[in-house]
This record gives sequence, C-alpha cells and structure tokens, in this order.
Amino acid sequence: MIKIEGLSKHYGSKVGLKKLDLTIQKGEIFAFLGPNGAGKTTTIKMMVGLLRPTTGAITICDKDIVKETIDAKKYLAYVPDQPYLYDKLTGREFLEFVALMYKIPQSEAGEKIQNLVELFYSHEYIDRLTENYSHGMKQRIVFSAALIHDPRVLVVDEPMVGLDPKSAAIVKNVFKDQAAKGTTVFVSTHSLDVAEQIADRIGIIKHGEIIALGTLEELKQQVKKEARLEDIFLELTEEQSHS
Ligand SMILES: Nc1ncnc2c1ncn2[C@@H]1O[C@H](COP(=O)(O)OP(=O)(O)OP(=O)(O)O)[C@@H](O)[C@H]1O
Repeated sequence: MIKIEGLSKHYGSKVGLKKLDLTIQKGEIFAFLGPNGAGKTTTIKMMVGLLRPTTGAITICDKDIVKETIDAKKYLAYVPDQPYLYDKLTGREFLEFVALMYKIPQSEAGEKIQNLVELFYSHEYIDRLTENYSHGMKQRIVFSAALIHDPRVLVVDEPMVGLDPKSAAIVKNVFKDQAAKGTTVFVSTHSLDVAEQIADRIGIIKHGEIIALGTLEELKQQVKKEARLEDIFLELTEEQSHS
C-alpha cells in the first residue's frame, strides 16, 4: 500500500507539487496522468526516495520513505523512464548483481532469474552484453530487475516509451499479474490507452494538483458524458482561455 499525506515540493519559488493526499491500496493498479510539467515525475521521485518532500509524508507498506528509507525500499521497486544498465555486464550478470544487492540467496537467485527470463521472453539476448541491447531489451531487463525481490509496491515512470507492441503487451500483462498477486502498481503514463486498459483508478494532475480521481466510470460522470479517456483528459486539462 502507498499512503501519501500532505505532500508538496517547492523548487525555490517554483511549486512542483502543491498538496497531495492519496492512498493506493494493495493489489490496485493506479494510473497517474497529466500534461507535461504537471508534477508526475516530482511525485514519483519523492515516492521512491530520490527527492525530499518540502512538506508531507509517504509511507510504503507503513514504512516512511524519508525516516525508514531502507525498510521502505525493501518493499519497493522503481522503474524509471530511462533504462540504466552496466554496459559491460550481460543481462543475466546484471540480474545476478541486483539479486546480490537484495541479499537473495544464490541458491534461489538462479531460479528467480530463469523465471524472469521466461516472463519477459529474454532468452535470446540475456547472455549478451547489455551495451548491444535495444531500448526495449534494456527496459525488459530493468523490469526483471525490479521484480527480482518480489516487491509489494511497483512504481513505474512512463513504462511504454520506446516499447514495441510485443514488449508493451508483456509489460501490461506483468502489471495485471503483479496486481493479482497483491502488488500495488503505480504507473505514470502519457498513454491514455494504457490507463484505460489496465488501471483500476486514474488520477489526473495539472499544475501540481490532482484535478480528477476515480475509476474510469467515475471520471466519465465527472465530465457528465459518455466519453473516452482521451476526451475526459483533454476537457479536464485544457487551459482556461483568458478573454
Ligand atoms: N529540479 C527542478 N528545478 C526546478 N523546477 C523543477 C525541477 N524539476 C521539476 N521542476 C518543475 O516542476 C514542475 C513539475 O515537473 P515534473 O517533472 O514533475 O512534471 P511531469 O508531470 O513529470 O512532466 P513530464 O510529463 O513533462 O515529464 C514543472 O513546472 C517543472 O518545470
């Protein structure tokens, strides 16, 4: 479970996030949408302990990410929008390294890695140096690394950027499978289709504030019409014209 209370972030005089209260339940897939510069990455970086909040608190499975960082991170997995790997390691060596970081016994790590290779269809390239991987191959290894310690909370920034349809389908299925196992999945995305297809609830943020929150059906009621998520998003995030 993720609990966010009174969260804000100021960059000097600039406000990146105003005041966010949000709880995401165990087993829920939450899609975080918003136009460029709305505050999505700011929120995510605070959730995963990469940025200090100006005010407020975030707990990951009841562990405060600022005060109990290591404990919170044991439950957490984060997939950033850009996949960073070590060029001179193979995919398998990278996963072995991550398993070691999480203190997964060597006797278990091999089988876990093999299961992830199967889940992400990475057999063909897992034993090649990652410097020769495409973006999509790298992203699949990063997802595998994120899941290796069986996280209870998975936070993903822009999962579909640069993925081909097969990789995108794999990732969407992984989100659904993870949620079915009880993992909380928080996904920031510009892909309204992805949000529509997989999210249990959707939050739309604009200028650092949540302006809509609920299931797709609830958002439809908010704009009082039978609309696609794209129409709802455009209506809610449209700038007021100043005449
Ligand atoms: N390090 C920083 N210093 C100053 N302002 C920042 C910094 N990082 C973000 N901001 C500002 O905070 C606001 C929110 O930015 P953020 O990157 O969180 O938006 P976003 O919703 O992730 O956008 P995008 O969809 O374009 O990635 C923007 O106005 C941005 O200019």
